[in-house]
Amino acid sequence: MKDKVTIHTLKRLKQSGQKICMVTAYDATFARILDEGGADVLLVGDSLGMVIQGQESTLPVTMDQMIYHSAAVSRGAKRAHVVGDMPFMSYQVSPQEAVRNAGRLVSEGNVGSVKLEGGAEFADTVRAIVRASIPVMGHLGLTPQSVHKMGGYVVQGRDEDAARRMLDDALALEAAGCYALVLEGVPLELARTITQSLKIPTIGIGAGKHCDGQVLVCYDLLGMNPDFKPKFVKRFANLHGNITEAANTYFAEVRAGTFPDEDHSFKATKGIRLVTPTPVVPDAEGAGEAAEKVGGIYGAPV
Ligand SMILES: Nc1nc(=O)c2c([nH]1)NC[C@@H]1CN(c3ccc(C(=O)N[C@@H](CCC(=O)O)C(=O)O)cc3)CN21
Ligand SMILES: CC(C)C(=O)C(=O)O
Ligand SMILES: [Mg+2]
Repeated sequence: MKDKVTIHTLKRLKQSGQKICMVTAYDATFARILDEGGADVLLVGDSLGMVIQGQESTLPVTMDQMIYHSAAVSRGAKRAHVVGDMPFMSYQVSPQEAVRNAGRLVSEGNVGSVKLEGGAEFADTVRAIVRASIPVMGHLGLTPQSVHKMGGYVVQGRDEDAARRMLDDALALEAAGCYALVLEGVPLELARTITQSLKIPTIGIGAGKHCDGQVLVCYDLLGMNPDFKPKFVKRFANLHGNITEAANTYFAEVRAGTFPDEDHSFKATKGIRLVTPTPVVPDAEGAGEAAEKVGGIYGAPV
């Protein structure tokens, strides 16, 4: 096993000008593949509400669901640092509740840190979680848990006032103890300014090339959903096409009776004589007994 990535590794990557590679994962199989593929950070995103559950937003996702997926991803990740998203309403009510829930993600989900959405208004919450020795990643810009406040998934910080506020939020989160910051749906000029103003690394999604790292939803970069193509998504594969083709071939072979062939079937022990049981017409209640009287499907050894 290669050395595990920690929050200190990520800070060093920023200092040495090397990009941080982050991607979402929701299960152990994807986690293992993406970890071995070189991910520095695996994010168990609350985007799972949309890509796993088929919900229209991330808002219905619960703590128990985040823990379930985090535990699976953590088992698959050998080298990558695993971050768990704090779901909607798990940290907004009070810093106390936030600490309790962040603690559950660590102790039950086995994540190395947690991520929460919001700016200076969550500085106290970040401080409280960090005080409990749980590292916190911030998340600014297009924050999907605020979809109703934003009026949709709209790029944030486009005008000067909003940009200044976001920079202040970024500085407040750094001062509160965040070890890194996701910038989502932010003009690249603003992302550059924030990145240059912080000692902690920024990780962009729809925030341009100047961030210290990048993150994408794994299903997006793998091209699994032909109906979801916002501007920031690049498809590095066409798994939708590959899966469709594989499934179609499988179904065609099943229908043609060419799968399974001998290579994909088991043989009984040599010398076994197989007999087709005499059919018994079972009455409604006696069905179980009748089946027993027929005996096994194997005859006596020859
Ligand atoms: N599969 C997936 N990928 C994501 O990146 C993602 C999720 N799900 N679910 C949670 C949020 C929702 N996200 C979204 C969803 C839609 C747009 C979108 O339609 N964006 C417009 C920008 C509109 C503007 O100019 O303001 C676009 O065309 O990119 C952006 C982010 C990002 N997150
Ligand atoms: C897109 C990333 C940053 C995220 O928060 C998620 O996947 O939930
Ligand atoms: Mg999220």
